[in-house]
Amino acid sequence: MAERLTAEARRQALGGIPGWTDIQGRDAIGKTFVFKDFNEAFGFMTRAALVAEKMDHHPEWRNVYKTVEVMLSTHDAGGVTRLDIELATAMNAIAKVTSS
Ligand SMILES: C[C@H](O)[C@H](O)[C@H]1CNC2=NC(N)=NC(=O)C2=N1
Repeated sequence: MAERLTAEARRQALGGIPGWTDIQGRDAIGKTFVFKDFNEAFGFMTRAALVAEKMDHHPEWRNVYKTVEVMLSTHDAGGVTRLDIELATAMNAIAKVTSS
């Protein structure tokens, strides 16, 4: 099972994935993606869902029109692990994020 990242490892990892931040009041990371329209937002969710299923690591997320709010944590570990960082990195790539 994946281990929770140390505060330092987590800070460093977040530095490499633009737009992702700590969630207040919960051991999780999050990001709000805003797309051009619903079609782009749902296309992102579809592609991300396939990656998540392959990883057996699934996002908590919410879509309203062109906005997708994502929260990632590893429930089994009770916090943020490398799996969350991997999925966050994949989501940025899918959304073609190059900077925040
Ligand atoms: C049994 C199954 O592998 C686990 O419940 C997986 C499924 N997807 C998961 N997704 C996330 N985000 N965290 C988990 O701890 C988790 N655990």
